Amino acid sequence: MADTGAGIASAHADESMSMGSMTSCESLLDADLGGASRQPLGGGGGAAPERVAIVGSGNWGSAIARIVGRNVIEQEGFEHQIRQWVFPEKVSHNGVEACLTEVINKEHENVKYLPGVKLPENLVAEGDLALAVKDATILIFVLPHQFLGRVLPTVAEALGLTKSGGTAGVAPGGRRIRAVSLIKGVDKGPDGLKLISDHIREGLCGAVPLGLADEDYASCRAAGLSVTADADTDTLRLLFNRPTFRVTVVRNASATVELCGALKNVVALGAAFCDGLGYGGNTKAAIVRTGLAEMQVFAQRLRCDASAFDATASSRAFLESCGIGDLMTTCYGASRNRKCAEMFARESGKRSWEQLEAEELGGMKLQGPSTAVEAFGVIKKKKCARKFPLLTTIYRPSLSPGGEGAGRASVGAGGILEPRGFGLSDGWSWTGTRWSYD
Ligand SMILES: NC(=O)C1=CN([C@@H]2O[C@H](COP(=O)(O)OP(=O)(O)OC[C@H]3O[C@@H](n4cnc5c(N)ncnc54)[C@H](O)[C@@H]3O)[C@@H](O)[C@H]2O)C=CC1
Ligand SMILES: O=C(CO)COP(=O)(O)O
Repeated sequence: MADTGAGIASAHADESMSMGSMTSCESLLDADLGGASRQPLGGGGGAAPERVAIVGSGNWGSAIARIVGRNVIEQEGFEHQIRQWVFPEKVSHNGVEACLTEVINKEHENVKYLPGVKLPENLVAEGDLALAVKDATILIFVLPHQFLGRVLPTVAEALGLTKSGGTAGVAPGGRRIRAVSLIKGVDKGPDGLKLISDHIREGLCGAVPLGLADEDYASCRAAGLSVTADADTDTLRLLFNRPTFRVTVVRNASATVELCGALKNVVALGAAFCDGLGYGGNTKAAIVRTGLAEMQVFAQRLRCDASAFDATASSRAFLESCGIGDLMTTCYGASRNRKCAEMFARESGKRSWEQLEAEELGGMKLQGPSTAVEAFGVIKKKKCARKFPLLTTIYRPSLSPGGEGAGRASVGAGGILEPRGFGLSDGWSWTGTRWSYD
């Protein structure tokens, strides 16, 4: 990971920086929360304090632990100790092999995923997932999306959330459980696509909806977290707001925010192919703007809950950190997807994505390639590849089974940079408030 990791660590360490860049992150709250979910957090009115558990401890997981760990102490309504589930693994620390969980608890630093940044001492790393989430009332999910399915059953069981009987999201004893997702990605579903938030909601038997915080960039000195919320925004602000990290609310666009976070990683692959192939800024800009447009079409047309679509809210989300902000930072910044995709193109696909991830990221994970495959699965199922020329041409030469070998070498010529790849042709047009298709 060396380069990317070190950059991320050192940059994020300085949280006292001014709020220069409100770029690159977003979050969202579910739009359909019931009144009960909108109640402010514990603390006021003698309610029991909320207990926060963080599920995940990579680069972003560590950065958010630092933010949340400080806030639970400074704000009312939270237990001061927070627990973080750390995937059990050994690390080399000061020349000695040690368990990462123990190193974090001793040094208050995640020496593997966010080295050089001190974590608050009220954060307790826990290698046992069930123990980490036990008695929690607020869960923050922040792990690579491919691992989510494996952890949810354990979390649900540890909290006593059962599939039958009881009230959705309420654990035995009446404890209300809520969740925030900082995960970027999409999953397969019966209709082609499943949002990660739906995955969590189902896995926890209806528990979820505190919100869906679709992230920030761990490398930002200052960043914003824009929240599409119809719910308990007070809680999100208390948990995540810092002088250098702001929560912005965008109501009624939760799926859009989530899809932005997932799809921008795919667009970043295309932008990085440009870098790797030595193309100039104009070409890269064309890819970025086409990518943004295709993200909009995808969110508006291929999402699961099209009936509930709010065009105005969705449009606004694209102008927030979750939209253009995150897209820019990933296409131009210290993104892992950008870094690996640039190498992929420069080396004409000599190393597979798996190799690049293993050899270049020091244990951190790539989300873009798997999301490209998942997004293309939906595009194919809906038979609309011609409406997504960029997403399709990013997928085909670099990730499709037939695209391997010769296709990899043709990332530039005949691949992503072929002229037909640009522009939203094929009947899509912008009416001023939404995309329409003739
Ligand atoms: N790093 C960033 O700037 C941002 C990341 N995100 C998103 O947050 C999520 C988590 O990303 P990061 O914290 O950056 O993770 P990361 O990529 O830095 O680290 C990988 C994590 O996966 C864990 N892991 C490895 N094998 C595992 C397994 N079999 N089961 C469970 N966990 C395993 C590792 O221990 C490590 O904690 C992703 O969806 C990412 O897209 C969102 C915003 C910003
Ligand atoms: O989601 C992210 C930034 O918003 C992280 O991007 P990378 O995984 O490409 O580093």
